[in-house]
Order: sequence, then structure tokens, then C-alpha cells
Amino acid sequence: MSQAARTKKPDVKVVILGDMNVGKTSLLHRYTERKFKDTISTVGGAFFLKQWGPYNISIWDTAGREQFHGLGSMYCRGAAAVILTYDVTNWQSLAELENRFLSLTDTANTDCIFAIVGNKADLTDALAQEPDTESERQDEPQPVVTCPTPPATPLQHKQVSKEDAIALYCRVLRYKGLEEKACLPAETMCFETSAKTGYNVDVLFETLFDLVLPSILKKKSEGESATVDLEAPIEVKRTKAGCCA
Ligand SMILES: Nc1nc2c(ncn2[C@@H]2O[C@H](COP(=O)(O)OP(=O)(O)OP(=O)(O)O)[C@@H](O)[C@H]2O)c(=O)[nH]1
Ligand SMILES: [Mg+2]
Repeated sequence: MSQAARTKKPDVKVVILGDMNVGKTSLLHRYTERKFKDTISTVGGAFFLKQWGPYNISIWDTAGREQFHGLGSMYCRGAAAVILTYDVTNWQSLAELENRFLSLTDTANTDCIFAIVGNKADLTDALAQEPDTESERQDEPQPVVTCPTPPATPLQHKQVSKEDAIALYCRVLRYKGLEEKACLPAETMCFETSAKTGYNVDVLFETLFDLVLPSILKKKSEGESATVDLEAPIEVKRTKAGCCA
């Protein structure tokens, strides 16, 4: 557990769910470390604590592998937002969100916010191949580019369209018994991202952070403990990639 996690208690919890290999850990690395780096398949789960204004938000990365499926609902307990992640080049990864992962969110808050995220957009979309220079660290010296940019990687077939994701979002709301009109619009809550280039990654996380703030304020005004108990008996195994190191 990081020093930050030892000394600060989270006010609210965001959970990333989705099939193995869709890029959940890579998205978290990209956001927190401004890097795309090698990962190994996550074991159990791991969390990162993000300070957002005066509040602390815990972002939980979970394992997509079937063998860890049982842990998913524990990680979702009390979540204010869930990021349902698929791979835009893999139709099955979208189907799995509905088949396997949606029911895990039964333990989330009743007013939980959902985002549907199609990752690996760089594989199918030339725009997403452009490196997101904003997401690189400002303090790292940037190499001077003296030769022409190499040609972009040939684009792959996109198996999941934005419309498919929007349709899933609507079904998620129905599953939750929520009125579409009373919820955040699908166009706002469906994202395509690339952990590799950084495309849309900050937008995704920071949109959600802003959206969960009312949930923190509501809890505080209700006088409940707005914290997630880090001492709760959940066995948390770190990924080797160690995003909470
Ligand atoms: N091209 C491309 N590859 C990606 C992207 N995100 C992740 N990958 C690759 O996809 C593979 C899986 O990434 P992970 O982040 O480990 O996937 P995960 O969803 O955390 O997988 P589990 O931990 O097993 O559930 C790795 O080889 C990553 O390098 C992306 O945006 N673009
Ligand atoms: Mg992972």
C-alpha cells in the first residue's frame, strides 16, 4: 500500500471492471503514471488513491480473469462509479460486460454512476494513434524530433461501434431499474480510449471524478461515514505492475 493510502482515507470509490486483457491496468497506469508500460494479468485487485480537490478518491483495478470473478462484487461494494471496460477490437469483451460483470455491481451504491469504456482505440482509429502529449509528464525532458513521424500502425477492424456501447449503457440503466431520462446521457458516459497513446484517458477519469463529488457531499450531509474501510477483511493482492506501489 502506498504512503498516501496509509495516511489518507478515501471519500469515495471508483471501480474498473472488464474482461482480462481489455487494458484496465494500462488505463490506470496511463492516468496515474502518465505512461504505457508492460503489465501482467492482475491478480485479485489493487487500488490507487487520487486527490481530487479536497477529497480522496480510490480507484480500484480488478482482475478480469474468470478465476477471480468471485471477488468482483466485494470490490464493487459501496462504489460510487463503475467503469465497464471492453476492447474495441473484441466483440466478446463487450458481451462479457453484460454476461459476467454487470451483476457484480449489485453491491455498488444505488446511485452509482456507470461509464462504458472501449479501450485500445489506437488500433482502430487514426485520431487515437496520436500521442497525447498533454498526458506526458511536464518535468521529463522531451526528445527533440528531427525525423519525420513514422507511419501510423495499420488500423484493425473495429468490432464494437460507439452505438453498440450506447445500447449497452441503456441496458445497464434498465438492469438497474433507472429511468434513462433521469440519468446521465449515454453520449456523455460512453468513452473510447487508448491507454497506449493517452487518448481520452484523462477525460474519462476526470469526468467521473467530477460526477462523484455530489455523492461525497450527500454522504457527508447525511452524516454517514463517507469513507471506505481500508481495514475491511478483503484480501487485496497487488499486481506485479504495482500501481499502488
Ligand atoms: N494497442 C493497445 N494495447 C493496449 C492498450 N491497453 C492495453 N493494451 C495491451 O493489452 C494487454 C492487456 O493490458 P492490461 O492492462 O494488462 O489488461 P487488463 O484488463 O488489466 O487485464 P487483466 O488484469 O488480466 O484483467 C497488454 O499487452 C497491454 O499492453 C491500448 O490502449 N492499446
Ligand atoms: Mg489488469
